[in-house]
Amino acid sequence: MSNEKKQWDPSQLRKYDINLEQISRYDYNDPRVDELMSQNKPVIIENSSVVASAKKWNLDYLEKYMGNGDYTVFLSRNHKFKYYDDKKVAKINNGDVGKNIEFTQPTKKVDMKLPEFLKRLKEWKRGDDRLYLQQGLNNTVGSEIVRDFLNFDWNFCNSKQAKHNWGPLTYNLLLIAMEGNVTPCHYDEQQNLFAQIYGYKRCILFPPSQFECLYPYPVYHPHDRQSMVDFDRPEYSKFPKFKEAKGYEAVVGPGDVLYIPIYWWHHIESLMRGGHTITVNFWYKDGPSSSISYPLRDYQKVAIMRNIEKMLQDVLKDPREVGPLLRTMVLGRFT
Ligand SMILES: O=C(O)C(=O)C[C@H](CCCc1ccccc1)C(=O)O
Ligand SMILES: [Zn+2]
Repeated sequence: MSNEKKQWDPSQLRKYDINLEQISRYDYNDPRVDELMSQNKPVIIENSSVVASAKKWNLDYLEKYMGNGDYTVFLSRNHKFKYYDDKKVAKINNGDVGKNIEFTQPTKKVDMKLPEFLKRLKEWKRGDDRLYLQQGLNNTVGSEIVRDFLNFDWNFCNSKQAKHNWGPLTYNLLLIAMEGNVTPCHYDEQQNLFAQIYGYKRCILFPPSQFECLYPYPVYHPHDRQSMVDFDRPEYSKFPKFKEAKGYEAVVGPGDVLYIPIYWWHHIESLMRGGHTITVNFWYKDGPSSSISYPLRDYQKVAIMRNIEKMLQDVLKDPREVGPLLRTMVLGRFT
């Protein structure tokens, strides 16, 4: 029994009816970390110094040193912050994808100065919009934050990038969430070192092979890459295979780095009654796949399905014709 005080309690986790297994945790120099990463499997990397220079980051420090730039903040009427692609919203609004498709944005995206964000966080009360700051770290931040950023353990990150043949680093997203905020289940087309800095987040991951259980929105949809299943109220009649989903979960705290492999589904929640959370992620493009080897990996099949959907959408224009055409092509012929 570890003698340090328990940092969180299971009652702070939202209850879902999902079969879950724990994600392994290893010290940063344990060889099993690279073993799992090379198999594109998730792992929690403990005691690394990836974001050790940000250990001192708290809201006061950030307010003092984050500079006077505008930050992207999402507002939500509920605890869920479902991501949507602005470009795809525009395509729907200018009728590019058929006539009567309308989309209502589930969250509002606003620009906010950090002091205003922190003020609204502190004064938040039930019934108010929830807030979630999600901002790529850039050169508008103050020099102290730049120094902390430059003092991230880039040797560690670069060594993982090289060893696992990842492409270039594209983004470091700074995430400041309210307690209880949820980013619903989705996948990204990037490798991800998810570095937890302050507070605790519960992460539920599913492998790309569970595509059939998680029912992603069509690729043309603004919620492309997100699951259509509402984990709070799953509609099993519409999404029967969700019952068969088998996930992997972990609660990450300060200093933990979760490797979220490319194309792996992930649902992320800031623990209820756990205070605000601060995370910095490291998104890397996938590396140049040297040569196609068989059998194809599950994530490669997801990429193939995405390409087929895009092509059909381009030629058919109306998304309502894609389903019928695919059914005509498959039913009775490829079953
Ligand atoms: O690091 C990741 O990949 C996460 O999903 C972290 C997640 C917020 C990400 C929001 C988002 C989702 C899709 C596209 C762009 C931005 C969280 O921690 O709440
Ligand atoms: Zn993500």
